[in-house]
This record gives sequence, structure tokens and C-alpha cells, in this order.
Amino acid sequence: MTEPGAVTESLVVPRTGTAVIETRGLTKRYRGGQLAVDGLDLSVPDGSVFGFLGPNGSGKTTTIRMLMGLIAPTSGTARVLGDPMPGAARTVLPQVGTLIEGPALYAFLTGRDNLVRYDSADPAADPRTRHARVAAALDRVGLGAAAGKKAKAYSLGMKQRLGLAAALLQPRRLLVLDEPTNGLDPQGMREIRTLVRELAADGTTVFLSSHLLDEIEQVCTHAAVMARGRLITQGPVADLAAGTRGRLAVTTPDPADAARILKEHGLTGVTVDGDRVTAEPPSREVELADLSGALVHGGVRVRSFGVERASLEDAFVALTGEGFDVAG
Ligand SMILES: Nc1ncnc2c1ncn2[C@@H]1O[C@H](COP(=O)(O)OP(=O)(O)OP(=O)(O)O)[C@@H](O)[C@H]1O
Repeated sequence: MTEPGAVTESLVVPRTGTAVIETRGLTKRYRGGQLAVDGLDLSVPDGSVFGFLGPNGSGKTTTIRMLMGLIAPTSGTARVLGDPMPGAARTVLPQVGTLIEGPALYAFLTGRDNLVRYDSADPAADPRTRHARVAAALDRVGLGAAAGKKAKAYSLGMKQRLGLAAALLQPRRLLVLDEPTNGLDPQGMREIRTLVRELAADGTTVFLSSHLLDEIEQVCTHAAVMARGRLITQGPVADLAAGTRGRLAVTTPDPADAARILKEHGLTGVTVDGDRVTAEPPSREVELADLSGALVHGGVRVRSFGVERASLEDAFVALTGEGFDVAG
């Protein structure tokens, strides 16, 4: 006989497929006339690590400001955790942890006292649990041992983690992080990325903006790609590049000869980087065998030969016709 409890449990439907952030035609034109965000339809699935990717100036920060109710859209709508923004800001924002434009820290206070002060400014925060919550948040971001140090002695990466700890003082359904690794050294970047993965594994949806393609590929399950205020594409990261063909790559100690032969066979976009020669792949699969044959006949010693999996960068270039300008 089935226990009633077991039956009930099997009926619990996980919250999947719902959008934590949803925008329709979201548009922002600044007073000077600048169209910063243009008709954005964004859908951020529950439980995703969602990368909001675009070169500098593509409208990411403006979008985040609208999502958080900090500025009003010119037109269109935004829903966060199912409720309209900015209308429902008072009920929505307490469920959202944010790290936008770097944490505001008091340099002469310790990391711990910064968090105590931050928590005290939150009217909804229970002072009786304050010290326990502060300690837990510091541990969560790996700052337990440095909690007694003044914030001015923290590295940039530690300051950023302290900002994240502030966002984690309350249980959150959604974390919104604007360029969380900006300005950090590789070690600091790794720490933040690891932390983001851990937070997501705990079930928190993470929405993070970045102008770093490899960061999105490393950390995110889903992404939206912006260029000049418009959404180029969105979806699972694995699918975004799937529609794009990767490049033909040849590794060889004879790169100049290899490049010449590829060009002679009509290949375009041939570039040489050390012992690596890449090109736009030929349009028909059968030509690949002819090409490798031609290289060998031409005396090129081939170490490796093949069409590589397309990266998000390849997809961006294919979709926009522009290079992904990280320097912005
Ligand atoms: N307050 C403002 N008034 C007028 N124009 C603005 C304002 N804020 C941003 N812009 C312009 O809107 C466009 C989008 O800027 P936004 O900051 O949203 O882009 P971004 O993708 O976040 O880039 P970044 O990473 O450099 O902040 C840019 O052309 C920018 O110059």
C-alpha cells in the first residue's frame, strides 16, 4: 500500500520553466535622445545562471537599472519574480540580492562591521539574528578569517566578495550582479566565478552581466547577447553557438605553406597565429578530405586538422557581423 505522504511528495512539481525575469518590448531612451535599450524581450529561467553579455555601451547597465526599478522605462514592461517593476519594487526587491557598480564600503570599518552596518540599515532585517547572519554570509564568501580586518586592507576581489556577502545577508531567490569580475585579477575572477557556481547550485537564480565572452561560457547555463541596445539572441549557452559553424584549424610547423594552399583552394578568412592556421570552413563537408590531401601533397606537415566547435564569440560575429570588442 502506498503511504499518503509518499503520494503527496511525488506530486510536488519543481518550479521549472517559469521566468524569474521577463521583459516585453523594454525600451529606454535617455533625455539626450540616446536609445540605450531597444525593444528588449528577455526571459530568464528559474534556477539558471544567466549571462547578460554585450560589449561596453550595449545597454546592460540600463536594463539592470530598469529591472531593479532604479529608472523608469520609456516603454515596455518588466516583471521580476512574477511581479511588475517598478510597481512591485517594495515586495520584489527584498527577495533580490544585488551587486551593482561595486559595493559601497566604509574603508575604516572591518569587513564584519561593514556588514553589521549594512544589515542595520535594512528595516526588514531582524537584529536578533544579525550577528549569526553576518557570520554566515562572511563564511559563505570565504571571508570568515578576514572578517576582523579593515576593508581598506582588502584586495579588490575581497571587497567584491564582501559586496556579495552583503547581498546574501537575507535568503534570496535572485541575485543580480553587474559585471561582478570587472577589474579583478585572474585569481579574484576565479573566486567570484566559483562562488557564483556554488550559489547557483544552492538553487538561487543568478543574473550576471559581463562583457567577457569566456566568462559567460565558463559560468553560465543561459545567456542573452546584446549589441547596440538590442537583443541579438538568447537561450541555453550550449545552443547559442550550435547554429554557428566553427573555424577550420590546422596546426603545423609549416604555417605559411598551409595558409597559401588553403587560399589557393578558395578558403576565406585565412589567418596565421604561430603554428596555427585558421580559416572559414569550406561550405561542403566533402571538401575537407580534399583539403587535407592538398596540404599533405603540398609538403605541409600536419599535426592536427579539423573544424573546431563554434564558440560564443563565433556566434556573436556571425549574428552581428561585428567583432566582439572587449575593450569597448
Ligand atoms: N544617464 C545616461 N544618460 C544618457 N545616456 C546614457 C546614460 N547612461 C547610459 N547612457 C548611454 O546608453 C548606452 C548604453 O549604456 P549602458 O551603460 O546601459 O551600457 P552597458 O552595456 O552597461 O555598458 P557599460 O558596461 O560600459 O556600462 C550607452 O551609449 C551610454 O552612453
